[in-house]
Amino acid sequence: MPLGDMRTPLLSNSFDVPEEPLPCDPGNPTVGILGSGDYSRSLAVRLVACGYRVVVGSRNPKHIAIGQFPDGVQLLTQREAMVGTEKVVFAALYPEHYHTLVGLRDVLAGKVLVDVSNATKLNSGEPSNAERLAELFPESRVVKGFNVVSAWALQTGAHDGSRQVLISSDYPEAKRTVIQLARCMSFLAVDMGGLASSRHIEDAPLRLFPSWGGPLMVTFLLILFFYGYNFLRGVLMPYLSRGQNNFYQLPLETVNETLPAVALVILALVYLPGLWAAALQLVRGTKYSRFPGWLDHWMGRRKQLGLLSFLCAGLHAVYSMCLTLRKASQYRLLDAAYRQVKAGVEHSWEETQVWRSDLYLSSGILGLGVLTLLAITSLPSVGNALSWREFTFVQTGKDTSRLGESMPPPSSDPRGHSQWRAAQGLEW
Ligand SMILES: NC(=O)C1=CN([C@@H]2O[C@H](COP(=O)(O)OP(=O)(O)OC[C@H]3O[C@@H](n4cnc5c(N)ncnc54)[C@H](OP(=O)(O)O)[C@@H]3O)[C@@H](O)[C@H]2O)C=CC1
Ligand SMILES: [Fe+3]
Repeated sequence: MPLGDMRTPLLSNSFDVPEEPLPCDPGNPTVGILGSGDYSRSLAVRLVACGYRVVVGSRNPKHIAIGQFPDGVQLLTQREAMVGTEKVVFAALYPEHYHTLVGLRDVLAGKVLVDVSNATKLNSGEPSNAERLAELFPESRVVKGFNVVSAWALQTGAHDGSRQVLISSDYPEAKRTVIQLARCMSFLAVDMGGLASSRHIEDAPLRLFPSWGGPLMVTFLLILFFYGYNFLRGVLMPYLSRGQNNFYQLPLETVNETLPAVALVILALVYLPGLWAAALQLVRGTKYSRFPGWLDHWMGRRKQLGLLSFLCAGLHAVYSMCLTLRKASQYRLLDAAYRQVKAGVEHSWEETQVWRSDLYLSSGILGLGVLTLLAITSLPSVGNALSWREFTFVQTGKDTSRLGESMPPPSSDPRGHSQWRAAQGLEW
């Protein structure tokens, strides 16, 4: 993924896919599926809906309940089904059962064998399921794909959830066939290269927010630091020096003082790497040299940092609005009113204070508004709806076309992109 670039697709080499599925040829070849479980059923439903004829190969075809598969799907023994399949076969069973299929080598020879299985362990370092399947069937053309799509998403026709399927194979022609099939099924096929990348593809569904770990850790440490500082300054020190009991402030006021500080520091962390990158380019006298890895990594986390800053700022706004609802505020107001009555002051209006608080609140609300705009446009689904010129204008305030600047280079090198973006501006 081009680091630091939220508008480029999640993965490289994505094929352009029209919104509507391509009209599938009614004379499509028959697709075979080995296994009659959940995934097999969902695949069959989707393939039939897309105009394909489907044969399912089961160990016990007679035991498959009526109505489990859509009308028109043939339920046969594994061998019969493979004989009836012209080109593409999905292996919809668990990898530990692949060895039971070796008897079908002769009928699978020359066919495209699609491995849809998932890994059970992340970064195991062992050969992928697809690589093991390719070893078992050297005469078949093994393609990895569809494992990132759940059986449920397959059945609902990719209208909900992710539409991306990652596909890899050492056989370009076989890969093209499966990519075309995925397109007919309304999925966004992404060519991930050779079968070696199937390890990465199998790991993909196991990853939990891979790009959020660093930004979340930074936010957590900042919260810890500022909360500790505010606790020392506003609660512990007054207690130790004057015996003043401010411990009631811990759940609300101290948190509310912590949040804006964290939000501002994180926001600075969003823009800082862009400045450093620009400075580095100036020092080097060229924008075509590579950034150090850590800077590239940091630039690639700007969106996450920006969204976390927005979260803290939003929470600060909500906390601030709730401050007056507290019992503590009500008691303080009553005390102030009582003191005022005792002092005989009728009118306590202080023009400077009134202006100060109104201006303060107004800037806070406007700041939050701008941050909201940045956060919303940084979301890929929203950003993709904007033209490049609109996106850059919202994020940087610069009109790129007026300045004679161009679109990002169509570079397959992720670093090339972040280089370019650093030179263009300071967006998330
Ligand atoms: N379910 C999901 O959402 C997803 C599943 N996948 C992958 O799809 C594959 C199938 O998953 P799923 O359909 O959910 O699993 P199921 O357990 O529902 O189905 C597995 C099928 O494998 C067949 N099979 C063939 N040989 C054997 C054997 N020796 N022992 C046991 N079963 C055998 C069986 O069909 P029969 O009895 O007819 O031979 C069985 O129905 C897995 O590799 C999984 O990782 C990937 C993404 C999502
Ligand atoms: Fe504030």
